[in-house]
Amino acid sequence: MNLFQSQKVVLNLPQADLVYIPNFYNPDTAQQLFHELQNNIAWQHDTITVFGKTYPQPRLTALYATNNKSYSYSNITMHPKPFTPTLKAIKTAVENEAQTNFTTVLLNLYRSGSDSNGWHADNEKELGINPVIASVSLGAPRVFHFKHKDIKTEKHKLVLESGSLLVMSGEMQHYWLHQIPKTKKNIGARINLTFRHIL
Ligand SMILES: O=C(O)CCC(=O)C(=O)O
Ligand SMILES: [Fe+2]
Repeated sequence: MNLFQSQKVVLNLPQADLVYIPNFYNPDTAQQLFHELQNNIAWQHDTITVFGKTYPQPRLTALYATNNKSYSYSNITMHPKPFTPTLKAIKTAVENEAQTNFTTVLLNLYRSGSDSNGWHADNEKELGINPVIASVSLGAPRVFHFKHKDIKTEKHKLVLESGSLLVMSGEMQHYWLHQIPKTKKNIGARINLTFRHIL
């Protein structure tokens, strides 16, 4: 194993704890997981309502959980399916690394560079105060933007590579916003899994 590649990057930011592990999965495993999830997850295409207007969401999503608690954001309420063996294996690996337990995974499928995820914080009340959110990326690398809500100079980006794990914790969801912008680059699909604890 290449030790350098599997090194953790700890980002020191005001009011946020961010850890990035580029090689959480090796490239072969990441590709295998990507294909398995692309083919076997119950992907849905929801409509969101923003300021009274409805739009198709610019990506596909799915929700799986160990309980039956639904998750609501942007006027969408998602009802979970039970964890599959593959999702459970990923959850256990992520829990060991993040040293916390998760109940739920929200999956995003960005079909191409025109799919995206707009500026938001994962601050729904069912996540509790200072949630730990662990995010696995598979497939095409995408840029992750994050910016502080009040400190205008705190604006950063990070390329989330296939097989990587990003752990957001501390006060990040209160003080920061994040997004996956569209890109004009001709890139393939990406799957993201965000593990959460729903109270
Ligand atoms: O796709 C990503 O890396 C981010 C996903 C995200 O922020 C979310 O689902 O809340
Ligand atoms: Fe998010």
